[in-house]
Formats: sequence, C-alpha cells, structure tokens
Amino acid sequence: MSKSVQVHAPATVANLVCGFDVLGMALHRPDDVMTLTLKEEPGITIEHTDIYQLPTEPEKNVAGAALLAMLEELDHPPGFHLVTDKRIKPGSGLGSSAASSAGAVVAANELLGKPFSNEDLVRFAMNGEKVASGVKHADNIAPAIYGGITLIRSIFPLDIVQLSGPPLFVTVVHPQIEVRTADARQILRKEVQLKSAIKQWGNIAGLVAGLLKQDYALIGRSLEDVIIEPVRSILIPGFDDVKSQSREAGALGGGISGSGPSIFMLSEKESTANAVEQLMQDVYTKLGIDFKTYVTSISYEGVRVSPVTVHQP
Ligand SMILES: Nc1ncnc2c1ncn2[C@@H]1O[C@H](COP(=O)(O)OP(=O)(O)OP(=O)(O)O)[C@@H](O)[C@H]1O
Ligand SMILES: N[C@@H](CCO)C(=O)O
Repeated sequence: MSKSVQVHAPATVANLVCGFDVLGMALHRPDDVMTLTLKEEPGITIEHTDIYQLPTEPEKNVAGAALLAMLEELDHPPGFHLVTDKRIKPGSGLGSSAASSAGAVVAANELLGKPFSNEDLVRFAMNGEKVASGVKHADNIAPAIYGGITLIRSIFPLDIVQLSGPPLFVTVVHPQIEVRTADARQILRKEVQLKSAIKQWGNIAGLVAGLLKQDYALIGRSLEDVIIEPVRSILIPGFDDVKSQSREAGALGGGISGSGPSIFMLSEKESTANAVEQLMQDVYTKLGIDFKTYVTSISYEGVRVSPVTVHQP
C-alpha cells in the first residue's frame, strides 16, 4: 500500500484592491481537492478528474512545476502521483493556479515528514505561478499556505507577514468568462504617476492599519485602487454596477479579485453580504452572462491536510 494524503486547497483573493502583488487572503470556499501519493520510482505523474483539460506534463502543470522545484532540493528525490479535482475554475481570479501549486507542495511536505518550512513551500509554489502567468508572485500562494490575510513585504528574499483582522464576510461573483493573469498583467502601465503612488500607499497602509485595529470604517475607506483597477476593470462587464450597488447596500468596499474577472466585496454583517450576493446575481442575470456567487469568510487554516488510504492497482 502506498502512502497518500488528501488536501483541500483554498481559493484566494489577491491584491485586496490596493495591494497589487503584496496582499492576499484565503477563503473558506471554493477549494480544490487533491490527493498526492508517494511513489518509490522517481518522476511526477498528474491526473485531473475535473473538466478543465489542464496539461498533465509536470513542467506545464503549475502543481508539477512546484513539486519539481521541491524535488531539486532533496538528496534522494522520490516520485509522486497527483490526482486533482479542480473546483476553482482556471482564469477565475480566485487563485486557481495558486491552489494547485500550494496544495501540491503542502501535501508533498506532509508525505516527506515535513522537512520544509512554510516559507520554503511558498518559494517552491511560486514556480507554479511563473508557469501560469510568467512571473513569480506570492499574493495568492502565501495566504493559501499560511491561511488568513498575508502581506508579502518582499519576494526576493521572501518576507511574509501574517495579518489579523476583524470578522469579515466576503461575497464573490465569478462571471463565467476567463481572464488569464498573463494577459491582465500585460495591459498594465509600467510607470505610475507620483500623485497616484501617494494615494495608493496611503490606502495600503490604511488597509493594514484598519485590519490590525479592527476598524471597519478605515478598512472601507482604504479599499480604493487608483492604479490597477481603472485599467483592468474594463475587461469585466458589470464591474461598475456591482461596485456602486454593493456600497449602497452597505458593503465596506471591494473590487477585482486577483486579476479578475471575479469581483469580491467585504461586509461587516452577514445580512449585508447576502444582500450583495443578490444584487450581484441581478446584475449578471440582466447582462445575460453566466455566473457563480459565494458568500464566504476568511479561512485562517490555509491548505487543509487529511490522511487517506489509496489502493494502487
Ligand atoms: N493545475 C493548474 N491549475 C490551474 N491552472 C493551471 C494549472 N496548470 C496550468 N495552469 C494554467 O494556468 C493558467 C491559470 O492561471 P491564472 O493565474 O491565469 O488564473 P487564476 O489562478 O485563476 O487567476 P488569479 O491568479 O488572478 O487568481 C491557465 O492558463 C492554466 O492553463
Ligand atoms: N497580483 C496578481 C494576482 C494574480 O493572481 C495580479 O493581480 O496580477
């Protein structure tokens, strides 16, 4: 019998509006379910039980790329067989690629007796993000691995700060269109005006302070992005309506989740989060665009591991 573990890898919201590439949070749902089995013989094999037709070559699948980076640091690298039931649609803006990379390395670390720290795991998993979007960034990976809300102060060298915050409800709408992170990064301007930068760093600092002080009003005031959102929101039909109507309904604020097309809104009360879900549904029904919505909250656990027994043929 081979040794296996099952993990639930969470969706994540990167950027948290003003914190492009530096802030992110993990959600309770949706999540991917992955089963990793240790093999005696070297090599990585990948299987998907979902509908997304993702590549199964380890170098092209983000989970495979993350595992390959980990194996490079082992003296006697074993092999792995990975089975993924992907429930976070790729290109959703909900950290689909990060869930696969983070889930794979957390599972592998567990099977190997935990030789690596969480920071090591983030470092390995960022190789998956490089495959998905062409760049290493950790604002989905870090919250997926650590849980909760994380600040990535630096990626070279890695400096990850876990943030606490007050209870928050998160409403997400995922219009069923695909925005590839690589494309959504390509359209960004490479230079920023000083006056925009000043506004943005005021908001990032305000958001972090608001979370730590559990000050809902400060959190709400700071959920403003004057640099990325004006460019990317054009790719998302219904964005302006969802945002303005959610604020009117009492949400603290929100914006594009990761690189989109999903939109998230934060609320202090569950009843407000439910009202926001209803208005999101109304906006996309009117537009005739298929969508999924979730009312959820922040997962402070990150990737969840549970032992399983898998009988190999
Ligand atoms: N195991 C995998 N899971 C998800 N995407 C994968 C996987 N392997 C390769 N990919 C590729 O990665 C890309 C999806 O990643 P992308 O970063 O664009 O979306 P996302 O993770 O949903 O978005 P975001 O990072 O903004 O939250 C697709 O091109 C997909 O084919
Ligand atoms: N910070 C990244 C997250 C994408 O997953 C971006 O917005 O491009």
